Amino acid sequence: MSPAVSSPPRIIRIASRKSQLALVQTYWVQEQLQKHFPDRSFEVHAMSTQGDKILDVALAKIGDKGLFTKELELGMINKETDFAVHSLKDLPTRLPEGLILGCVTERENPADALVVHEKFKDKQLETLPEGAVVGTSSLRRLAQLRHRFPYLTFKDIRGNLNTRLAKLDAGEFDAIILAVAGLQRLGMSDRIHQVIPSEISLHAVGQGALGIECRADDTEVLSLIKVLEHTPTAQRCYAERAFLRELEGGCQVPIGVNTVIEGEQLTLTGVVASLDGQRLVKDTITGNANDAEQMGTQLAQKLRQQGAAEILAEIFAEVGR
Ligand SMILES: NCc1[nH]cc(CCC(=O)O)c1CC(=O)O
Repeated sequence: MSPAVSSPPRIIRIASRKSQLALVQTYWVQEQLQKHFPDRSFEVHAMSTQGDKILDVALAKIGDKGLFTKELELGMINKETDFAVHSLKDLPTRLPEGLILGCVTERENPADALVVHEKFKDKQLETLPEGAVVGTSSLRRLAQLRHRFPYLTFKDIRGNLNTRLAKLDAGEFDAIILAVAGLQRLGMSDRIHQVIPSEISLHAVGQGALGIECRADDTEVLSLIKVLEHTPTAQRCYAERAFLRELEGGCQVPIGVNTVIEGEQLTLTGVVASLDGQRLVKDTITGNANDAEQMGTQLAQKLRQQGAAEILAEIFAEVGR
């Protein structure tokens, strides 16, 4: 009698960007899944994305729709890979047909950090002198910080984390703004000079969390990655993403959020700011965490009525797309 032929379980192929931060995040996911499923095999497929190649153009000019995700998504659609690990904030709010956000992992501190040049090591954002040069490539950070500190000088900065820190240290900037989470994951928490409080600047949608994207019909992969889901983070991020989805018109926009979850109750704060920092529309909504997405949509509609619509129309006309 011949033994029953059972095919070995399929190898799960994980897509990742090649940047140092992306790989740290992807290897963490691989390690966690390997622990949960010791009999399965997970392999990492690292690839470059458009966003990794265009380093000399301001992000705001090219827009960021799928800049860091498109190549990874094509690989999944073509069945060359099975899921992709992203910094959730880089994942567009609308995904290609056939792909879904299958898992949101527990969030690190979602705030932004001030990193200063040595000569300003005794300063905070509030005490930087007039004309100090602050580097950021994000319209969201730019608009909110300009609103609060109109006397500072803001300059675009590109490149990966190490490149940006090198530019700061070389004296090209007096200070730069980076995500707390990225610095922590790369073991560079010692560079965090000040965690920027939400009263000064709201963070990006999805910041500090990982999003795992996969094919909508791949039930096997979906059930594997779900073990890494952190429900409170997922609820917060679903509210944040619905807020952004309702407001955005196709390019990078100065939109910030903050979310708090206490038991069943979710509080979402959102801001839309003009690029010159002159106008800032901000409001808060509270409700049941199970209604996260409706809350995001509702808050977006509220802000639109309060003037966000005009601000966004101006930006789309200016930046294009
Ligand atoms: N777009 C770049 C990017 N995407 C995710 C992070 C940091 C990690 C995170 O926010 O989850 C960063 C760097 C930064 O904003 O400083």
